[in-house]
Amino acid sequence: MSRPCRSVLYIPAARERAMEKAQSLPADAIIFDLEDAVAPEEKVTARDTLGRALREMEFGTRLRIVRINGFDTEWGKDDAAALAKARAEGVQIDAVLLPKVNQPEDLQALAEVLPGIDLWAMMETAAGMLNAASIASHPALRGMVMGTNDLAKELNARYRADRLPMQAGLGLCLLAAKAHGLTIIDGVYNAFKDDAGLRAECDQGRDMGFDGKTLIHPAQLSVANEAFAPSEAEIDLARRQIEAFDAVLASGGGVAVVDGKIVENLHVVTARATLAKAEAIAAMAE
Ligand SMILES: CC(C)(COP(=O)(O)OP(=O)(O)OC[C@H]1O[C@@H](n2cnc3c(N)ncnc32)[C@H](O)[C@@H]1OP(=O)(O)O)[C@@H](O)C(=O)NCCC(=O)NCCSC(=O)C[C@H](O)C(=O)O
Ligand SMILES: [Mg+2]
Repeated sequence: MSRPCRSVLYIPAARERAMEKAQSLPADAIIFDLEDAVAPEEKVTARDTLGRALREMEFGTRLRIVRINGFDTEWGKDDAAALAKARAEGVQIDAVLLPKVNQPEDLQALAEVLPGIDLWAMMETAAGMLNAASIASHPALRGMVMGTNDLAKELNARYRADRLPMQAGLGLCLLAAKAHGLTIIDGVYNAFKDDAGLRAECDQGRDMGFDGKTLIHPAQLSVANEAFAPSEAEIDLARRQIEAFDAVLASGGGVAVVDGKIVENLHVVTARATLAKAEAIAAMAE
């Protein structure tokens, strides 16, 4: 099972204080952002500030992902070169996130500058949605992140609580990610003081199969961590399904019934994954 990624917090790389704070925040992963959260006039100093933070700060088990600027901007190639240099010095960078990926060739261009590193792709353009399957098949790709703000902008879509305009894109990327065994993280919820709205959107994302949610503020962490973790009821059900199925198998049968619903081998696979995820989350908290 891939590591839990319930909460993936963006931190603008220009904000040293926010990066310091992240060392003790309960985020499963951090995206150190050199792209949209950094103003053009701050791009170069933000790259240096991030370099110092990655060298000097301690982020524990949190996955360290760096979002660089696109290669079609004046900063992208220098961002990638700075990361290549840091890695050569032994600095831990778990993945590089490329924005606005339209096609697998965009990832290939980055892979050639940073060979051997895990790549993640921002899925946030109409072309990216249509090419999701071929993007997902890039051999260095490990994760996809939905960029629902850019996607809404490109589609000229309205923001709606049910995210109806987003469903086609979310679904295409989910299918592509799952077909290739990638982690896939849902987009941000912009109203960072609205916990109830965030919870509803997390629940929708979890129902669809997303592994976690990208977040923009520390106050959103606990909501996402809870929504994307197996609940007590799910853990209890998983245990009972496994127990009932084992008993049926021992008596020569192949289908158990729990709470009035059938349990077959495929449900047991899901039940075991639920327990494994709960254990992985517990281990990270130790
Ligand atoms: C939204 C914010 C601008 C709010 O910032 P601020 O006014 O400073 O918030 P607070 O005063 O409430 O902050 C309280 C403390 O928390 C720290 N803090 C704030 N944000 C973060 C963070 N993201 N990570 C870590 N720590 C954070 C503050 O430093 C305060 O700490 P202390 O000093 O101890 O009191 C701000 O939250 C922010 O900038 N958020 C990130 C915005 C961002 O990254 N945007 C880009 C990603 S979204 C996107 O691009 C998605 C995608 O591409 C798409 O297209 O959809
Ligand atoms: Mg974006």
